[in-house]
Amino acid sequence: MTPSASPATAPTAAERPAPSVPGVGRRLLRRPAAVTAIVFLAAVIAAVLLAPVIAPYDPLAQDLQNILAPPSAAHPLGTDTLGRDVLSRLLFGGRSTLTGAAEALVVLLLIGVPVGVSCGYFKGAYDAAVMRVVDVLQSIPVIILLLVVLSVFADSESAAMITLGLLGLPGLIRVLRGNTMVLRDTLYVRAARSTGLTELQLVRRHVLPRLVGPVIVQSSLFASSVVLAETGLGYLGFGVQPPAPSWGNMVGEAAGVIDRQAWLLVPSGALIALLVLALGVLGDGLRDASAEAWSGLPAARPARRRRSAGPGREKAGPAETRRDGSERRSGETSAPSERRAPADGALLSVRNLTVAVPLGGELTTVVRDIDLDVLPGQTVGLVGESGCGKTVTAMAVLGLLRGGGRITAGQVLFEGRDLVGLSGRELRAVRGTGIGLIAQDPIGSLDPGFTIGSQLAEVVRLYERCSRGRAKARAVELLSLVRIPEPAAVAARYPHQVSGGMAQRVGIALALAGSPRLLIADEPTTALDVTVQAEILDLLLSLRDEKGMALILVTHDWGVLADVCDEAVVMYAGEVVERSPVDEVFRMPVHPYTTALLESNPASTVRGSRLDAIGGTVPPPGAWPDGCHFQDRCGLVQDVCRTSPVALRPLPDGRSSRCLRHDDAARLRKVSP
Ligand SMILES: Nc1ncnc2c1ncn2[C@@H]1O[C@H](COP(=O)(O)OP(=O)(O)OP(=O)(O)O)[C@@H](O)[C@H]1O
Repeated sequence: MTPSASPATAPTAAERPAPSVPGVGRRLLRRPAAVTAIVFLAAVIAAVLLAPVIAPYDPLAQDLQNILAPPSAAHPLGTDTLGRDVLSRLLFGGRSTLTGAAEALVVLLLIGVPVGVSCGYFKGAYDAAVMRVVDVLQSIPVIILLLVVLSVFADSESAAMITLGLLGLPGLIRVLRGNTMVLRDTLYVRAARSTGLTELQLVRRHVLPRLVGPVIVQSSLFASSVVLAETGLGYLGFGVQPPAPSWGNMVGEAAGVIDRQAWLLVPSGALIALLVLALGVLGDGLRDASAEAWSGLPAARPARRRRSAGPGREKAGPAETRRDGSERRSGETSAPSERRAPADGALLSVRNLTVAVPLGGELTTVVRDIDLDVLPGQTVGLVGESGCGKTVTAMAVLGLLRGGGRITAGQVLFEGRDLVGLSGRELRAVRGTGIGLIAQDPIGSLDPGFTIGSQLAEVVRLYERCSRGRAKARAVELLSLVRIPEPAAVAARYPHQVSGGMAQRVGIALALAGSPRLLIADEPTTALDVTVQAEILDLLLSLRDEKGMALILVTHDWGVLADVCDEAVVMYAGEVVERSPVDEVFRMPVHPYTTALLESNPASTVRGSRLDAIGGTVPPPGAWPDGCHFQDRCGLVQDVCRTSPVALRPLPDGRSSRCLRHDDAARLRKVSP
């Protein structure tokens, strides 16, 4: 008699998503067992509701001349110990059982859904506190608590059912919490967050619909355990008291006369068994139908795995406050960087930006002392090997750091206003309209449960506060702006029904919906083939020119950088090591890392010759050496590079370098530019 359904049986939302995915209902109806269960449940509920109309007798009317009669034409299911019609008592008795199950379900869903979802979504101290309460709730013996409640509330069936609903909470909360944790980190939720949606809107629109499947499965399993619990209580003589009928007290009465009339146990016992079976079959069918519907769609892609920093991690120590109000960690070997004023007329000026993420329980610096400027209409490329901090830098600008990351020092000046320290509300007002984001994985960034048009219209309504009709029309306009043929037809499609290139155009349309002045594109073409890459870059450039936007492009690809960008910002192990106009970088790099990176560029290697890979690997955050981060892989290293941090210094020609021998860096080149 346990009211909680096991979490182990629940589907994971990221794997078996929502009934909003098209075809779940259709697929359910293709399963004969599920259809039989639905028909049976519907018939039982209808019969119980219509009991006053269809019951052949008054359920309390006695006929002492005709007790314990077997089935007959007058009494299709026989009579009981007082000659009452068993069929009529079953029909009326079902009312208390079904009402009880409904009461318990309402309590379960009203409390379980918001609590489970909020725990998984917001995590932290709130989640920890709730989970301790859930642990306590789960440890309470159900039957003992029920007996206490029934004795305190004078056999009140409702009190018992509310208690059952509360005791069922641990199962539902754990399932929804786990699923929500997975969903909140999916790429499409992160992408939607970058458009400026509030957390509540994100939950309502992108999380809750995908939890409908697990909630229905949990509810059906819970309902069957409540039916069993309710009848068990009736059997023990609690809850609805005779002469009023309930399925439980009918079973109890039949058990008392089993030696005289065994048949009496069959109608109530079989009905309860069939009801529980039908609820179980329906739950299984729903789970399988949604899993099958989902298997026809691309699965939600898990968040990109970050390289672990490994042992010997540099820990950021307690913070001390700098004179400018920013914090400095004692574990940081901070370079004595010169504080440069924002560039004249810059749209974005990032100054001395430092970001730390909690690793192994302590804040660890993952990028530091970042300086970059973006002028209106300019395209700046962030380039560097994997793990150098390009994405963290881009996300820090938007205030969208993951995994508890936070800005521990520096400024992000957008149109002269420092975004660091703004409230969530103020930042949301900047996202989408001031700064837009194009994510790396085009299909994964779109919610698979909604059509492309509805996702675009939602974002349009966020910015324009217009009618649904106007938002839909604007969504189609945006699709044609990004040169999608037949935009109205594409608006009606789901993300899995379009190609990667088309999905990326949709991603660009989403980013353009708020007409941002700055667009951040995090490796927007990595997932696409070469010809589509070229088309997308072309599109980005022409939109930049048409709209006068500035662009920050995160890329690994020197070819893309050369074709598209005005300025290159080269990053290595969490730091900017060179900032130069793109032509200058190719002509004469001013950091040995830039030189090494150019040498290892396949496009610049002579056909048939060996590709010059950079020896060694990028040191992970926490394992950065004292002094220059590039020292162990550098062909120009000297003793001083190993002992003192090197600052990013402006050079006379306006470029910047974090190398003491910047004049020699170009000499390391073997391949001519
Ligand atoms: N939330 C996080 N938790 C732990 N480490 C993180 C987190 N975010 C970033 N990092 C670490 O910070 C470093 C920089 O990561 P980032 O994603 O910015 O690199 P990247 O240059 O964009 O690499 P890629 O080109 O592979 O995306 C990496 O070592 C990464 O492991």
